Amino acid sequence: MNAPDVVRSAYAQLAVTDLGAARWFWVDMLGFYVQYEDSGSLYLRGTDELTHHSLVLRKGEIAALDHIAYRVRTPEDVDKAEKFFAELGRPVKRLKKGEGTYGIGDAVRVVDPLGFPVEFFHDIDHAERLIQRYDLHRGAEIARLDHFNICTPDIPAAYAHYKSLGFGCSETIEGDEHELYAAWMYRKQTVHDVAFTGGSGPRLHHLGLATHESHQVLRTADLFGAVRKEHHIERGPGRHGVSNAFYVYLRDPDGHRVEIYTSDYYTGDPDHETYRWNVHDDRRRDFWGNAVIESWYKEATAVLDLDGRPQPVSDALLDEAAVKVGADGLG
Ligand SMILES: O=C1C=CC(S(=O)(=O)O)=CC1(O)O
Ligand SMILES: [Ca+2]
Ligand SMILES: [Fe+2]
Repeated sequence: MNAPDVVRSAYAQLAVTDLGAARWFWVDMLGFYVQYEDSGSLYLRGTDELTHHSLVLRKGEIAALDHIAYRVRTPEDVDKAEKFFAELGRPVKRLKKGEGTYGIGDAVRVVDPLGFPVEFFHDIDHAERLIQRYDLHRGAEIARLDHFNICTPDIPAAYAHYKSLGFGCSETIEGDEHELYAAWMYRKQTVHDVAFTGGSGPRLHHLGLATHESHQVLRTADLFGAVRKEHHIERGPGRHGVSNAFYVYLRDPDGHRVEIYTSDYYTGDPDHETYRWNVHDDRRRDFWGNAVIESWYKEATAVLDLDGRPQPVSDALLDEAAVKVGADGLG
């Protein structure tokens, strides 16, 4: 089938139960720039982002993922996306400018074969350049949205779906018989736009936000410690095996997980080869062999359908946490 030409992971829309608390976390602490706000929503972007937003926080009854969104190369690719998912028999909803998310033009929203609410758009309002407005760089100095990480019970099915959308695969975690535990897949020329964590799903595992340097990852942890909010730090700082990125994971007031992530690598050559980790290699998730805290494997955010109802989840086919690896048995 004729897949749309996806350029990159572009924005996520999260439902938060307390917009003021979310503003403290995502704006005051992480340093996102408020491009636009109304009584029920915040439209945020990082310092390097030249388009309207990469994160929308809207007031909601429950903490959930409203949708993730990929930018496509041309307006015609929005039509292609609609056709691609309609031919798969998936729910699709076309949204003209003004009918969907503020700042976004013509778009199509679908529930993909993995059960995730996904938008494909081309037109988005441009925004003034902040790259060298150092006077506005604050907190963790978030540069841009880098990736989505999604929980799904069938990693091979997730891999096949994103392969059919033209995504490359930079790295995997595999068992001794090459059973697939996790995969990192890309359209932009870095390690990933989307990654799959085995577990019940569809659920959102985390949003990955890029900073320019590792000192901003360390500063993020210091900022939360400084104001006695260290309980928001879930995992790290540390160095990943997969992606080689330096990282820290946080949970926002609603439990939405976010990763501050820097220094992965280029994947843009046409013959770029997948790097395969064995699930028994305890450097795979933390290169220094530090254990992965159980909540990181087990907890994730509910996702909504196109009518805003929480999607039912199904259980993992493969449970990496059950594989006895690393000092604490969790890898
Ligand atoms: O972005 C990522 C890169 C690497 C890892 S892992 O913990 O090294 O598997 C997790 C992650 O998907 O969040
Ligand atoms: Ca902690
Ligand atoms: Fe990540």
